[in-house]
Amino acid sequence: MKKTLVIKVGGALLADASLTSQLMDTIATLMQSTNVVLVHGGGDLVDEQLAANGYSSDKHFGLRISPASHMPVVVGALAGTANKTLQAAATAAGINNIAISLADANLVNASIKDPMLGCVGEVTGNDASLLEVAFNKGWLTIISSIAVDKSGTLLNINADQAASAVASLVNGQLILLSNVAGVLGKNGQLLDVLDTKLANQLIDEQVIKDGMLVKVKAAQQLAEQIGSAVIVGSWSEPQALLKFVQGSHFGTQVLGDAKEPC
Ligand SMILES: Nc1ncnc2c1ncn2[C@@H]1O[C@H](COP(=O)(O)OP(=O)(O)O)[C@@H](O)[C@H]1O
Ligand SMILES: CC(=O)N[C@@H](CCC(=O)OP(=O)(O)O)C(=O)O
Repeated sequence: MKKTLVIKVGGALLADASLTSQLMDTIATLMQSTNVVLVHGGGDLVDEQLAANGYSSDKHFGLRISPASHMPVVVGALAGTANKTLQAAATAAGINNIAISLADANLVNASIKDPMLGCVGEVTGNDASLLEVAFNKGWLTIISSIAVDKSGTLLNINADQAASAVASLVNGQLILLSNVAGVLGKNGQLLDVLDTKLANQLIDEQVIKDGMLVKVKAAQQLAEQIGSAVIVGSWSEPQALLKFVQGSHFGTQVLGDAKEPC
């Protein structure tokens, strides 16, 4: 059976057409031997488009507070511009694809996380059927982090949390690509491995914060659940992913809690 990779890209990548194109060429090569799902954010684009519409937004521990009045802009940026820009790049790289959101095909169950954050949700994997069709067809599925809850409310989901739920659904290897080489320690050094003890310490010391705090927590939760490491690495050299699947070290391996044998 083919291995499945769930690759998540952060928003800043989208501003760089050349890197996006290199990423898609790399994904095309990966798809010769593995199933691939691409989950994306677009935080920078959301910032830009909210500002262009006269809104300012705040984050609470890395999560964007999203009042209902902001949602048309947030949905447009993530499920619209970001999603379709990546779809265009995939198509240009010769990749057959579908570009959807978390709201499609019962992929996830979504609910409001904390009313104080507005229309921000949390998701758990639900139905992988559409992804399985895509794997069988050899399609890349590109997923934006907009979900809909049971009452039909559009929700803004942090894209690292979205990617973790999707990876759990398809039992895939999760790779979170960002604008840093991986998780950085106190002196700015790249950490090859981040276990729970070190993560807790660096979170307490606020060395891991903001967007990386959400990323590390989403990675830990999945690593814990599937019993293997989640990778946090850079999108600056997408070709490094080809070496990674052949066994080379890449970025930071985030581990879950080691279970005590019973
Ligand atoms: N310990 C850390 N190591 C690396 N980056 C960190 C750390 N703590 C905070 N950060 C910040 O987290 C950012 C990555 O998170 P985020 O901006 O949400 O990325 P993305 O849009 O790719 O999801 C980095 O650019 C950096 O500013
Ligand atoms: C609730 C929440 O924080 N949603 C994120 C969704 C996009 C995202 O996560 O984008 P990056 O991966 O580029 O950071 C936001 O509005 O920015």
